[in-house]
Amino acid sequence: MSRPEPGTRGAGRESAVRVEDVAVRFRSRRRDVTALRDVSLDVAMGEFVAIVGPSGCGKSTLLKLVAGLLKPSSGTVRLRGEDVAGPRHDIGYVFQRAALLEWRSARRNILLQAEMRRMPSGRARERTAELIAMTGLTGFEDALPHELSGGMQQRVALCRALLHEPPVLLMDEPFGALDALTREQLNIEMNRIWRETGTTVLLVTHSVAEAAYLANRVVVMSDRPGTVAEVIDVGLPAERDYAETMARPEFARVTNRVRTLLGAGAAAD
Ligand SMILES: Nc1ncnc2c1ncn2[C@@H]1O[C@H](COP(=O)(O)OP(=O)(O)OP(=O)(O)O)[C@@H](O)[C@H]1O
Repeated sequence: MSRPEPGTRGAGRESAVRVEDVAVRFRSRRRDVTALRDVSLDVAMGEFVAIVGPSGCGKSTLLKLVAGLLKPSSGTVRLRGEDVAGPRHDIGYVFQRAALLEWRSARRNILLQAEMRRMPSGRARERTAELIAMTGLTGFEDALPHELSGGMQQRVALCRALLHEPPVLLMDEPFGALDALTREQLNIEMNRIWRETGTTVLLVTHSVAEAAYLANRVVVMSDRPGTVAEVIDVGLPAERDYAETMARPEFARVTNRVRTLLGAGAAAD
């Protein structure tokens, strides 16, 4: 089946996520923090958007708004055309730490998602098998988390987040704790998984190269209170060979621009 190029489907650009004029203020007795101000962002269905910015500029806060785990102090957040009024079930969330249950096998950690959502067990098992194959975990279905490498644990977390086929996947520094080679491998796999599932992805990362390799657009945020400094179109085809992409002038243009915006030395790589 031919699928439209991810991130380019539909001339009308059906919106997956729309954030308008959002501000988030955290107030406590000890201090008030404005985490985000004047943030607007429109993400199309099937698009891959990476978010980069200095530590503490509100990247995780932005993902939590989209997930409905946090309410904006002002402004609106819409997911697939609906106002986000509480925790949303039509998203997947992957964090820096895989947070797997130590006593459950890889397969049963993935199936946890199905149990929480009361998915029909036949469909859940079928989908788990597909995801295990897609992420290269075949042969490790029955392994416990401590028997898996960090990269494998993160693959399990990714399968768990994708089990219910969420139209929107939120990823908060998912590869930040991995060694450079494993991270590269997972970046390559992530590009393929995004193309195969057609899901919309919002990825928070400190890696400029990861952002430019994976995304259709890179959102660069300014220091706190975080706002959108610039949105950069990556302008590369969806299918990306790793080494070839790194050597392309478009890749250098994007990474140089991000680094300039973040300031010398601000980026991890
Ligand atoms: N629940 C909270 N209560 C009070 N302040 C908070 C809360 N959550 C976040 N903050 C503050 O909001 C700001 C933005 O935090 P956030 O975690 O979104 O930043 P970030 O860009 O994801 O940071 P990093 O890159 O270091 O992970 C920070 O100053 C943080 O201390």
